[in-house]
Amino acid sequence: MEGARGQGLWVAVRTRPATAWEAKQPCLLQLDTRSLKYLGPECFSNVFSYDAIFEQQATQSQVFGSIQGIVLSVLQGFNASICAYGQTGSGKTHSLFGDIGSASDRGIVPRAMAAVCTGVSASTEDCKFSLTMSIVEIYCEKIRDLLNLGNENLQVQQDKVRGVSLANAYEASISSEDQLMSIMQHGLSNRAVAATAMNTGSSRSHCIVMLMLRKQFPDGRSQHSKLCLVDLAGSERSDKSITAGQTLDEGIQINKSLSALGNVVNALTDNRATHVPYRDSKLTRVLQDSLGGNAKTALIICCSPCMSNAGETLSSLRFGARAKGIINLVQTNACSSAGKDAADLLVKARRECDELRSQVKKLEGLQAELLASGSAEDAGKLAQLAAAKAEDAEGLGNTDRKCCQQAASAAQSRMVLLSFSISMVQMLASGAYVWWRGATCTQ
Ligand SMILES: Nc1ncnc2c1ncn2[C@@H]1O[C@H](COP(=O)(O)OP(=O)(O)OP(=O)(O)O)[C@@H](O)[C@H]1O
Repeated sequence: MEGARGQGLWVAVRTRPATAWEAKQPCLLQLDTRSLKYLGPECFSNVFSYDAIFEQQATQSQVFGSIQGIVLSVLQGFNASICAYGQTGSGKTHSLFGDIGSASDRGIVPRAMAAVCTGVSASTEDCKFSLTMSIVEIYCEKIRDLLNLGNENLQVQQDKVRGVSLANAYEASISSEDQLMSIMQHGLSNRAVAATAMNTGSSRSHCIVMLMLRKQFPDGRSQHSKLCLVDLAGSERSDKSITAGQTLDEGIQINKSLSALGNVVNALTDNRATHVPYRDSKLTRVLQDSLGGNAKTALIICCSPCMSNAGETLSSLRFGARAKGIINLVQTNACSSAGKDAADLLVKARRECDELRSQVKKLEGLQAELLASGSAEDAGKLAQLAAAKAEDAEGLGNTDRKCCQQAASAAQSRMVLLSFSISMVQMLASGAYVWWRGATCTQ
């Protein structure tokens, strides 16, 4: 791979403050700047090293400061990923999102978004930037679009230009930081959350916020890069979380996908492994660029500092230590030609058009049913909805046409340039031939 550089995952540990009840217990971890000593049972080799350690009082700004470089590398055309891992209630959601509306308590995601927006507006590069955002959650092995709740089972796809992406995921265009924050808040409000004994606001899904950046250069080429921010659901023991029914099923699915993640990390760090089981879960498919792929990746291991969580903390510390051994082949994403880019856009717009058409069909069917059952008011509302969807479809059709026209005119100017260069080369060649003939005849 040209220009690819092996780079290990950047792994940090963050401990959350102890609750009043936990504070009465003996301390579980003895922290240093880049290593920690685990003081609990069941561990013979009890010192772990990481790239950074954040103690209980560490601020959100300090945590973000340490990964800002990775975040900003998307502006240079790299893919970047930040993941938070840890048992339920260990501070993953706090670290990633925090209090979004507060300047001091907001977490990595809002800070990263703001930093990218600022970087785009301050850039002096001769190119046009466009930013889009998707927010999805992996809930019970289905990828749900949190910006378009009708999309309940998104499929993972992979191509050379965009790497891993989600087919048909809604991509909101971003024109300002404020707009970005309100779209993000809207998406997150749709996330599956439930109260368990371990955490009153426990996330029941893996949440992935993706910021896609496209740079369009004056010569028609473009470059895509992506920032992927992942709040993993926490591993949990059903006896401790005291879950039953739906929350218990969710817990089982969460543990299943986390164990698939563990298997991928093990395979990537085992020299004898011949196969990496990315396909065993949706989570590992989505994280393929981030683990063993071409992204710059940071992993934040969140843990409880208390003895009552010793087993879970030890397991998280071991996961982080193992993940530190993963080497990604980091490189900037290739630039695509104007034609290829337009073709990709066209395929995407067509797919969205098909999706909207099928939604319109469904709504029309419902409208007919309601009309037949006599609920005229509801039918009227549905008719309005169907008309709005049809308008959307029409809008996408126009985008479709526009993309084609842009691609055609770009291709035309390239043709003109090419034929001009060919005639120049022909002229030079015939001039050279005449000169050579003259020279050989006089000899
Ligand atoms: N560093 C921290 N400083 C202050 N409060 C924190 C910190 N980390 C976590 N908390 C608090 O601890 C509680 C649990 O944290 P959080 O919801 O982030 O856990 P989680 O790991 O995301 O859990 P789950 O996997 O169940 O969603 C929350 O009330 C959160 O505000």
